[in-house]
Amino acid sequence: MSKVAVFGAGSWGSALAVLLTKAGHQVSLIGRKADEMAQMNKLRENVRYLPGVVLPSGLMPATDVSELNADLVILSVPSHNVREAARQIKPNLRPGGIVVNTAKGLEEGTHYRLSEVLKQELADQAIAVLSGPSHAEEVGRDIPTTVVVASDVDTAEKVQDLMMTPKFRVYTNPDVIGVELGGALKNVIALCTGIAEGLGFGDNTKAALMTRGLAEIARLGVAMGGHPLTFAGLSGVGDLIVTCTSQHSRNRRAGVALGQGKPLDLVLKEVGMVVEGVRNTRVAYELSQEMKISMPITQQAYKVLFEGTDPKIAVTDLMMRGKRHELEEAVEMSWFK
Ligand SMILES: NC(=O)C1=CN([C@@H]2O[C@H](COP(=O)(O)OP(=O)(O)OC[C@H]3O[C@@H](n4cnc5c(N)ncnc54)[C@H](O)[C@@H]3O)[C@@H](O)[C@H]2O)C=CC1
Ligand SMILES: O=C(CO)COP(=O)(O)O
Repeated sequence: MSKVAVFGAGSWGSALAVLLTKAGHQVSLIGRKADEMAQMNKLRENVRYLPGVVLPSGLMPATDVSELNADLVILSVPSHNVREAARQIKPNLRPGGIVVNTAKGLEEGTHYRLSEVLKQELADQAIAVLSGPSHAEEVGRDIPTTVVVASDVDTAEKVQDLMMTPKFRVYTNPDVIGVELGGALKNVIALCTGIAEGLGFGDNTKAALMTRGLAEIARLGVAMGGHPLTFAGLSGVGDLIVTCTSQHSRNRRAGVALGQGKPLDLVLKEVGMVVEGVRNTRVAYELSQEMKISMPITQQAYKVLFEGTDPKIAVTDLMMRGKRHELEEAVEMSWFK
């Protein structure tokens, strides 16, 4: 049995705390609001973020940061809170410990990957990244799930050993860049598939966005140093499929409401949990401009979200782009290497 601390008591942190408790570890789920954590302890349920999932008796809801002195620390806050959270947890971490980031995004303004942010803030910790197709609502209910953990081989294998269960299969991958970018950029495409659904389009449109979305995710990802084949793995196409199609996806749901014509601020309020795709669109768009990478879907998402472009016009613009060769383009970006 190891001591594990999960920092961030939203839907993903809660589901991972449930999973790790069932895996036989001593788990503290650390949230910032004392009243919410006390209620969670009393009801044995995270009513707001993970309703209907029983918190097993060994799981300890807490606010006490001394619980962060653990063998493994899982960081489960939205990407825009990762730097602040790293600063909060730093004084209580065990020297030489492992911190696993589970947020899927990039830092706004700096464009850093989140593992880069964590390395800057927590220099004496081994940093790993957990990603892949894994909705909290299903992990919390023991639905078979596969994920990938990216880090140096030793750290990734330690995390794999600690997290793997018969219901939660963990792969390792040394390509931290590819794994992180797949996880962050699929949120943009999930928003777009939601928008298409909200506009009343069908499965053909969704498949088009997913396939061409993956091409542009991989294009940016490879240019930033990711391995092309990582984008064909769990954190690439795997997470893209689940986020673009699942009833649970907040990004997809937000997209549907946008496609139906609701304003962004209302949509975000209605979803009530983090919709990473909004911030991720801005960062991905800025990166594509800076690095001169063609990302037409991301560009249209940016226009819809931040420049008031009508989503119908955005779709027409995508359909009317210049002609392309599918295979030549794929070979050019080393997809098949
Ligand atoms: N929900 C899911 O199924 C999955 C979510 N993720 C990723 O995990 C990250 C977190 O997502 P969710 O848990 O779903 O978000 P959420 O919106 O359900 O919860 C976020 C939680 O973080 C807490 N938080 C924010 N800043 C904090 C801070 N400085 N200190 C302590 N707590 C803080 C909030 O109070 C809230 O409880 C996102 O990047 C998301 O993309 C990844 C895989 C699955
Ligand atoms: O990353 C996720 C599933 O793998 C969660 O996606 P959403 O944030 O869209 O719910």
